[in-house]
Amino acid sequence: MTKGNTSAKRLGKKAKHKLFKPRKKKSVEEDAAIQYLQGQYHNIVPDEVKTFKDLPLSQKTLKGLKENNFLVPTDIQKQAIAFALQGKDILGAAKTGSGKTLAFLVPTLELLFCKKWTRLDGVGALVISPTRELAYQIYETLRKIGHYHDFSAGLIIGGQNLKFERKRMDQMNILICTPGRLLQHMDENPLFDCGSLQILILDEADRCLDMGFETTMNSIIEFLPPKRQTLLFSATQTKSVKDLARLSLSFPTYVAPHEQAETVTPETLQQSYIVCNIDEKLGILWSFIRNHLKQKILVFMATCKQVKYVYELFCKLRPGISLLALYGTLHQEKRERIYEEFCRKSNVVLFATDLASRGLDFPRVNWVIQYDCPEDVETYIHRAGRTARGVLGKGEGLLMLLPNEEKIVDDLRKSKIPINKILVDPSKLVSPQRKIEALLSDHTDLKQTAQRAFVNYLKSVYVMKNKEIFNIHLLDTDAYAKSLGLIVPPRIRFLQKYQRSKEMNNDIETDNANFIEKLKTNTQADESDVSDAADESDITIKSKNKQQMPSFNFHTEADSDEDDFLQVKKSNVHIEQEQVEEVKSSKKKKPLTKAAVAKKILKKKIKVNTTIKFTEDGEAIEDEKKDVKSDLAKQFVNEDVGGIDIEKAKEVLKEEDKFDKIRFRERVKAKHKEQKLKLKNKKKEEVGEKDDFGSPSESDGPDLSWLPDPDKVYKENTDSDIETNHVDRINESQSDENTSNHSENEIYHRPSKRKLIDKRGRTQDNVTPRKLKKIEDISASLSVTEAEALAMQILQAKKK
Ligand SMILES: Nc1ncnc2c1ncn2[C@@H]1O[C@H](COP(=O)(O)OP(=O)(O)OP(=O)(O)O)[C@@H](O)[C@H]1O
Repeated sequence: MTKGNTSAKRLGKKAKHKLFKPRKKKSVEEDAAIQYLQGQYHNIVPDEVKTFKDLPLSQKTLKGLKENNFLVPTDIQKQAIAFALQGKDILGAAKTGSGKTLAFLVPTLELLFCKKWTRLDGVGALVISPTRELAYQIYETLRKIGHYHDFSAGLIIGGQNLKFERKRMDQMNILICTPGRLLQHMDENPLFDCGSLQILILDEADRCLDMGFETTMNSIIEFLPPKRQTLLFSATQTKSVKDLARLSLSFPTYVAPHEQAETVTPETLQQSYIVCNIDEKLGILWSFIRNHLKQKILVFMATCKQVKYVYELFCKLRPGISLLALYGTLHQEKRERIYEEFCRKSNVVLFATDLASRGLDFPRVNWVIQYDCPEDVETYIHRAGRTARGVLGKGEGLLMLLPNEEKIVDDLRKSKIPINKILVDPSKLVSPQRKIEALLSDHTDLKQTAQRAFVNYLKSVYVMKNKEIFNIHLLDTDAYAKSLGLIVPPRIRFLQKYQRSKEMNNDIETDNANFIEKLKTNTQADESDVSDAADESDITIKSKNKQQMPSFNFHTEADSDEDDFLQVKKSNVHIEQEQVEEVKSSKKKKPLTKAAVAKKILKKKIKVNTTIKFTEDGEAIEDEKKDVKSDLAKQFVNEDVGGIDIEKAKEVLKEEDKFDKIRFRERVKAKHKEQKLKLKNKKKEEVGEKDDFGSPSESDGPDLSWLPDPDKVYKENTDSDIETNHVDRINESQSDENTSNHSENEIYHRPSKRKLIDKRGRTQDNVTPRKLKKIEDISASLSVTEAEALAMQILQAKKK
C-alpha cells in the first residue's frame, strides 16, 4: 500500500493520464489479493494440503507451477512453503530429489510479490549455490515457474562475462549465484547493493557453510543486512550452532519430513557395492559400460585428472556408447555444453568429479557408479541421489570399494542407507589391459595424463581424514599403475618427501601423538552425535588444528566450485599426524623471517628502494640529477621525501617529455646529416675510381668498336663491293645481336660488353677517350657512302 501511494504521488499530473488508469485499478485488485493471501498464511495446515492450489499462493505463481506440471506439492514443499510464507527462518532437510528447489523458490516469489517488488527496488532475494551448474539449474527452474511475475533474475557465476554482469547487477531482483563470484561483485562492483535484501537462501547449505567456503561466506554474510529471512536447504542439513550463529539464525524452524523415514535415500533407489582390488577397478568399469550400452550412467571419481584420463582412454577404446566428462578445470562453456548434453541424451556415460554430486537434476539416470570410495556418508548420499529422483524416479547405485574401504559400509548402514554386497561375474569381465598399454605407448599425451591421474588419486587418498578407510600405505601402487597402462610406475614424490621428513622428525612424532589421539576421540564424538555439544567440540578442534598448522594451506578463499582435491571441504576434517609433521619439518628447514631476508639483502649489497636509469646504450646513469633538464624535475629530484607524489611525478614527466622530444629531434637530424655525408663521400670515391679508367661524362660519341677494321676491308673488298656488303653485314650482325647467336661465318669481331646500341635501342653514354679517338680515326678513313650507311644505321637503331 505504502509503495503504491508514493508512486502515485511521484507521478503527479501524469497519473491522471488515461494509460495509467487501468494500472491503478490493477493495483487495487493486487493489493486486495495480497491482503487476502497474507491473511491465509497462518491458517495453513501442511498435512491438509493436497495441491498447490490449497496453498495461499498468487495466481501468477500458480499459473507458472501448473504450466510446468507441478500440481501436487511434495512433503518438503508443503511444509517449507507454509513456514516460509509465515516469515520464519527455515532449516530444510529432505531426501535427494524430493523437490527442495521449489520449496524455496515458491516462497521467494510470493514474498517479493506481496512486497510489490519492482526493478527499481534492487536485489530482494539472494540464492547461493556451491556450484555453477546447480546455480544454473535453479535459475532455469525460477524462469519456468516465475514466468508470470515481473521480477528480473540474474545468474551470477564464475566463468562468465564479469563486465556484462556488472552493468546489470543493480537491476536484478533475484540473484542466483556462487559464493566466489558474489563476493567478487560485492568487493568490486559499486553498482551492487544488497541493502534492501529480504530473503537469503543457501541451497546445499552444509556445503556452502563448510571449510571450503568458510572465509568467502563469512565475508558475504557480513555484507548482508541482518534483518532478513533466511532459508537453508540440503539433503544432509547442517545443525551446527556455529553455522547457524554465523547466519544470525536464532530460532529457525527445522523442516525435515523424512526424518522418521526408514532410509535417508529414496526408496526407489537400489544400492549395492562390490569389493575388488585396485588393479581390477578399471577393467570392471570398462566391462560394466560394455554390458550397459543402452543406459544412462554417471560415474563419480575422486579427482579431475582421473576423470580426464579414463574419459580420454575409453574414448580411444571405443566402448559403443557416448562418453562425456565433467570436472572443475574445464572451461565454463564446455561445462555448460556437457551438462546440457548429458541431460538431453539417454544412452550415455558421464565421468565426473564431486562437482556433479550435489543438487544436479539430470533426468532419467539409470546408474550411479561411485568408482572411488566417497569421502564420507554425506558425499555418498548426494552422489547416489543423482538417480531415482522426483516423484516417479527409479535408479540403481553401485559403489566400488577396495578391501580396506569396506569399513565405510558400516557407516552407511548406520546412517540408514540400505546397501547390499554383490559379486562381480568373472565371465562378464573383459580387461582391455593390453590395448591400454599399447595406446599409452603410442600416445605420449595419454601416458602423461595417466601418470597425473595416478599421482593425483594417491594424493586424494593421502589427504582424506579417515585413515582407517583411506590408507595410502595399504595401496598396491605398482599394480595400480600397471592397471592404468603404466609399465613403469611414476614416482610418488610427495610420499617420498613425507618419508624423509618423517625420518628426520621422530621427536615431533611423539609430541604429536597425543594431539592426534585427542583429535580422533573428538572426531568420533562428532560423528556419533550431531548435537550442539559436539559442534562446540568441533570448534575447539578446529582452533587447535589452526594452531598446529599455521601454514598448511589446504583451503583456498577463492570461488571453490572448482574441485580441488587438496581442499579440505568438510568443517570437521582433521589433518593427520603425518601432515602435521610434514608442515613442521618443512618449517624447520626454511625459516624465512623478515630479519633473514634483510640479512640476505645486506650480504648481496643490494640497495633497496633505489631506481637505476639506463642510457640507450645500456649504461647506467649514475647521477640521476645530471640527467634531468627541466626546473620542475630538478626541484623534484632534490626533494628528499619518502614515497612518491603521483600527481607531481606526472607533471615532472610531462616537463621532461618536452626536453626529451627536442633531444630526440636533434638526434634524428644529426643522424640524417651523417648519412648524407657518408653518401657524398662514397660518390666521390666512385668518381675517383672511374676517372682512372675513363669517366662516362667524357664520352660524347657512340662506341664504334664493332665496326670493321678498315685496313682489312680495304684489302679484301673492291670499292664497288664495299657499299652493299657493309650494309648487309651491319644488318646481319644486328640480327645476331638480337638473338645473341653469333654465326660462325661472322667476319667482324664485335665485343660483347661494349655495345653501341643496347637492347632497347639506346646509345651508350660511356665512351672512353681512347674509343673516341678510334672512332675519329675510323670516320676519317670511311668514304662518304660508308659514313652515310653508318649514320643511317645509328638513326634507325635510335628510332627503335
Ligand atoms: N511437486 C512436484 N511435482 C512433480 N515433480 C516435482 C515436484 N517438485 C519437484 N519435482 C521434480 O523433482 C525433481 C527433483 O527436484 P529437486 O531438484 O528440487 O530436488 P532436490 O530435493 O533439490 O534434490 P537434491 O537434494 O539432489 O538437490 C525435479 O526434476 C523436479 O522437477
